[in-house]
Amino acid sequence: MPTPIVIVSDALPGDAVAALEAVCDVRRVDGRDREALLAALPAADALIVRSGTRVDAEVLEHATRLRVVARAGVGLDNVDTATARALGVTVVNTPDANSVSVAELTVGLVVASVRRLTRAARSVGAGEWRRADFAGSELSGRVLGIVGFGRVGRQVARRLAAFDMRVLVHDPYADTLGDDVHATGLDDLLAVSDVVTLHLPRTPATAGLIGARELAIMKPTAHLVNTARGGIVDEDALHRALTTGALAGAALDVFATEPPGASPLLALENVVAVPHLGASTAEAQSRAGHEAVRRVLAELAPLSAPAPTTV
Ligand SMILES: NC(=O)C1=CN([C@@H]2O[C@H](COP(=O)(O)OP(=O)(O)OC[C@H]3O[C@@H](n4cnc5c(N)ncnc54)[C@H](O)[C@@H]3O)[C@@H](O)[C@H]2O)C=CC1
Ligand SMILES: O=C(O)CCC(=O)C(=O)O
Repeated sequence: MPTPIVIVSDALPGDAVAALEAVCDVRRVDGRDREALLAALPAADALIVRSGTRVDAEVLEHATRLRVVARAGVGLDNVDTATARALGVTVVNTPDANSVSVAELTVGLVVASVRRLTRAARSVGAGEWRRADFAGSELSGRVLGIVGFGRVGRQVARRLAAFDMRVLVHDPYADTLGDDVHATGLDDLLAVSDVVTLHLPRTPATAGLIGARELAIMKPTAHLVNTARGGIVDEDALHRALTTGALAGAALDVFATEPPGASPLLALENVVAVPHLGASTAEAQSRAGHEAVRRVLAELAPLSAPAPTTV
């Protein structure tokens, strides 16, 4: 029986890859090197990616033996799930692996934005001591608006409620909310929140959800945090809001294009930008890597199972 071939095209923890190597022929390819990826795919029974590999129709059509694409992580916006379905390729992800890490980063970004931490740190690093220039505001007693109340949104709510923030939520699909969390429409949430944080997927329906109109509704003293996906926020409109005093600050883990190149947002004093670090903890990567491997092996099991005996 042939050993299944698994392409790993983004970084996975070594012990998760070792577990896979024990039973599969594992081939590492850089998912950003399109040519190498396309060349490797015809032999593949499975493909494991994070967010660095774009699994579009061309990729799927090259992978004529492919049974499963595993996304070690949550967002499936880099996988053409409709084409996969049409070609009979199963797509799996690891929905619970990194929620806590993303929520913890979100709390860090909220604090960094309202307390101007990155600007203050840069200033001290440059030998300055400008205490009066970096006054911020407390979170206690302020309103937190969470857009998208799934796994990450709920973890963020628990953590920032402990800062004594009042929590509002907008999620048209969430059935249960919990105590001390109040549901509201998007415009109402934007109008009253001191911090708005996004925790919804990027889909055709949510692309550009936070545009010029929505930013204009927000308080000029408010901060916007995005650890969900670039493209949910209109970056040109955000730049305008931040440079005209319509919005106090923004903290961004994700960008419409990654890396964001020379995005003018990066040069703004009132922007805290980090390079898509939400899931970049040892714990989240280990959970996501092992869960992705477990799910791939479950999908490939029929390939390596002994042939049924006939009587
Ligand atoms: N920065 C990072 O490294 C990471 C980012 N993410 C992003 O965070 C997103 C959320 O992750 P999870 O909470 O695990 O997903 P989830 O699926 O548990 O929750 C998403 C929530 O968004 C809601 N939603 C969908 N459309 C909406 C809309 N138009 N308005 C308001 N709410 C809407 C859904 O009802 C759901 O409750 C992921 O889709 C992914 O893009 C996830 C993990 C790591
Ligand atoms: O896997 C990654 O590279 C980032 C994590 C992420 O964005 C996700 O899990 O949706």
